[in-house]
Amino acid sequence: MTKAKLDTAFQTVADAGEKAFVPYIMAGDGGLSGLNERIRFLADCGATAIELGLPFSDPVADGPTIQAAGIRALEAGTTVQTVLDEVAKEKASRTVPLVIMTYLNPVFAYGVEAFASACAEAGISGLILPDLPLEEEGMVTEALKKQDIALIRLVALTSTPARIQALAERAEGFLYAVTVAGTTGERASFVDQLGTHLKALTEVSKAPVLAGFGVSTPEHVRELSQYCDGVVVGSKIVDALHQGNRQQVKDLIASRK
Ligand SMILES: O=P(O)(O)OC[C@@H](O)[C@@H](O)c1c[nH]c2ccccc12
Repeated sequence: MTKAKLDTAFQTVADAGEKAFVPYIMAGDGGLSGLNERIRFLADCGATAIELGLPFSDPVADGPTIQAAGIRALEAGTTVQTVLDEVAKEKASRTVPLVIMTYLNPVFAYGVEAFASACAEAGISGLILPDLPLEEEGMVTEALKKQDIALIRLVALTSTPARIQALAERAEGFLYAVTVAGTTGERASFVDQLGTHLKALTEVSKAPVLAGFGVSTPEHVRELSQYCDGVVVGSKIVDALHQGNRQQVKDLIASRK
């Protein structure tokens, strides 16, 4: 029921003729005790699934906003264990699927098998590891499969056609289409031809295609969603929650329809 929860959530959105919206938050930013409340808030706003970042000291793909949130979370004493324990508390009543995003190092430090089973215990449906290349994913696929957790793969703007094909065939949960060349963070605009690129991905992917990186306004959400199955929004959500601007979060998620 772990991975299936994610598939059902995307199917429900598609059946309603709507687009998916996956907000990213950094676990432990704003205090671990508030994490479940933030998850409930995002679910109430209409999030299709929630991407939960586990803070790591060397986050190579994170831009300034997410990095700062990670530092706040680490300074507050957030660890893999405390996050999974916290999230597990509301597992039974939670309807929105959760996806963990972190780097290889914390997973290895915890132990791949142990991490996968702790995620399953906590009710996690998927995992995003941006520093795990396709060629090396055998390190985790077995353990994730055993626990029925989806490995969510990323496609870069620079991925070759052969690589796109390989990623698309293996896609599970969703395929994360990175929309910029660079790190996470708000952007004013996107490259020309992004629509064509996203559309092509939806034609080959076995799972829904979500566009993420730089999506920061309702206009971006509507624009990019035309070409794929929905969007992931990180920095803008992290920033709005940090500022206590919940209305902005509501408006952003509402723009998915
Ligand atoms: O912050 P942005 O530009 O909205 O991008 C999403 C992003 O934050 C989230 O998905 C994410 C945070 N850290 C990452 C590292 C790699 C891939 C994705 C992520």
